Amino acid sequence: MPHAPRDRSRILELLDDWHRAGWLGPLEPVLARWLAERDPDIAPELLFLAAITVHLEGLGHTGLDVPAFFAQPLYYLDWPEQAGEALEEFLAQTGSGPETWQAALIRGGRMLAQHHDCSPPISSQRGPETPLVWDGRRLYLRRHFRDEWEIARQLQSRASTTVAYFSEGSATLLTRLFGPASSSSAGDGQRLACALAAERGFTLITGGPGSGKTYTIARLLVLLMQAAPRRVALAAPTGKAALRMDTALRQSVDDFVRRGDDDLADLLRQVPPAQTLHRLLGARPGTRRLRHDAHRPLNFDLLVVDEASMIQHDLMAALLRATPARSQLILLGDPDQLASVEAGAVLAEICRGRAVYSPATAEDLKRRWGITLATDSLRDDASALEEAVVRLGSSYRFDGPIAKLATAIRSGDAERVIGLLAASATVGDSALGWIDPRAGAGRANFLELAERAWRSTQTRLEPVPSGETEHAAWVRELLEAADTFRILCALREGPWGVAGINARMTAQLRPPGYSGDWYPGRPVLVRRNDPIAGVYNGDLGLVLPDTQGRLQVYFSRGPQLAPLRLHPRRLGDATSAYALTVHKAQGSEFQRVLLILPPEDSPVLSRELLYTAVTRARREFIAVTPLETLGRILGRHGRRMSGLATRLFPEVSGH
Ligand SMILES: Nc1ncnc2c1ncn2[C@@H]1O[C@H](COP(=O)(O)OP(=O)(O)OP(=O)(O)O)[C@@H](O)[C@H]1O
Repeated sequence: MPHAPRDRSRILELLDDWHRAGWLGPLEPVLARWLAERDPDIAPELLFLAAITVHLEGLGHTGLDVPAFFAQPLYYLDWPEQAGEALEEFLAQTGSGPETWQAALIRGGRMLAQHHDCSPPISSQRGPETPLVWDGRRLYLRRHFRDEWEIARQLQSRASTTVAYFSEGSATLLTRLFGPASSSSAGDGQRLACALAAERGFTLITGGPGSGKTYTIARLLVLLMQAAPRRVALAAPTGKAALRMDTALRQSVDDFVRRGDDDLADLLRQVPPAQTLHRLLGARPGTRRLRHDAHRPLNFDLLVVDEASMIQHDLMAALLRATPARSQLILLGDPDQLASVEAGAVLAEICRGRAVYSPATAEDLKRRWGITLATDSLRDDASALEEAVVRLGSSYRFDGPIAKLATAIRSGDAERVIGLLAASATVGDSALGWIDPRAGAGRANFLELAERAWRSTQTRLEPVPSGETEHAAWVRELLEAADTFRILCALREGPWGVAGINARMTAQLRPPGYSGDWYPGRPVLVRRNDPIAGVYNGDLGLVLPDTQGRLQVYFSRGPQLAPLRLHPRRLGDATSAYALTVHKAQGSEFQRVLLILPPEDSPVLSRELLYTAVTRARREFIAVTPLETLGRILGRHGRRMSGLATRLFPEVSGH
């Protein structure tokens, strides 16, 4: 153990030790050594801080907030007890408070650039680019700083840009879509979202599941398409989310037709199907490069992206770079859901502004759209970006026990969450269930339950229809059935993780006469982007025989298109998908969900994970977990360090 952080070689040794113990990854000591080699005068403290910054990046943080981190390092690191003790011992031995670390950062050196507050992005500065950036409070890896700066600049400028498409008939059409504004109906938030988004360069519409985000977008699209024809693109981070968006929009077309509003249905029919964000941006297999960027921008007037909570920091920056300033960008999402696996929680950061409007905006909404805002939401200093975030409150799809559970999780109310689950076990409430995996037959029980549920989705595997039309209908039916149930796991590896559960399901459910991975009825998860084949990382397919009896993988492509069919060889490293991680299930919904949490604590167990898992279920949710761990899980939430909210909302103190 070093006696002072001044000792560079001791710091490097310590990082090696911590890597060997499994507390740090391989990159942390490698980066520290690389920095030390390139700058012989580098402050030893900086080597330590750089290693911690890389480590925290792996946990989703886009920068190291130095004061916040040193106030409670173990809260952010979530290390095992022994590692925590070693860290505390190290910090105690160095005898230095946060000031010492800050002093090393202020002193800087050849590896560290200083960019305080609003200084311009590094690429526009003279001189070589440093790998690290210090903004007076946070230490960043350069690319995260640049992306953060870009996201903040772009969102602020887009939110203040007016795209003038308002037509005289727009207010009348808004009334036709939502009824008169004075009725103070539940759709008032949706009406406001449409009015605010109609002319703004950037809008974010947030709300929980079933709050009507897609319903609102369908009506906004009608409003905009009626004012002027425009090129529209719809996208979502996963293929499944894109499909759900299409299905919800199709529902709005049907609603219009049912009401006799054929002209509105026709306008909405002109909107092309949603695609994955990676496809839209032109992802290339095997590289992180995208075809569209600031030099080869997308060519749309309006871009709507659903499930935006899943968009990580660098992808959001790439999306903004590739979207021309004259285009309208609308994001939809639920900030309470899990952020992406990769670093960043952009959607949650954009939602940290106040729900306030300027008196000028209020006056404009009243005059042109007939919408009256509550006076307590008016502030003279409301920023354009604060006004660009619309929150939809009530849920139209979701009520009953699952909704109650989701609300209790979102507010971190452990007592209520435990109460709802515990009551379900005794009352036998069919929408909620709970199994203690440690109790006697607990494990056998939930595995049996999972097997039974999967078998029931696969009852029609035989006989395989030989006629083309019957076969096509059979494929659709089985794809739909396979989507009714899913096992979700918090972990990837181990007996409680996706790998263990999938192995077990395969052993139980593979039909006799088959060996290996390819057999009828196997649900599969695509692991890489293959734009030529038309499948993307996260897509879910089902293995079924074609009319000739050859095994193929079928993928649903929504109500309008026939399912996609691919030969198994084409998919390469696809895995079984009886069980998915909660992360992979984001953007999908199932009638029934069985969530498996490990009995031991793990840093991945968080309030957001639980909320995301519960809100995947439409009819039935069963949790496999010891109830007493739920309090700890709910207490772990929303702690991704980033400077984005501060940059986005400088007028709001306390970020
Ligand atoms: N104002 C409204 N009046 C009547 N029905 C509505 C209204 N808003 C939404 N709905 C209905 O509520 C259901 C959920 O709406 P929608 O799919 O738009 O929610 P969402 O927020 O996009 O949900 P998710 O995040 O789960 O995709 C749909 O059936 C929709 O038709």
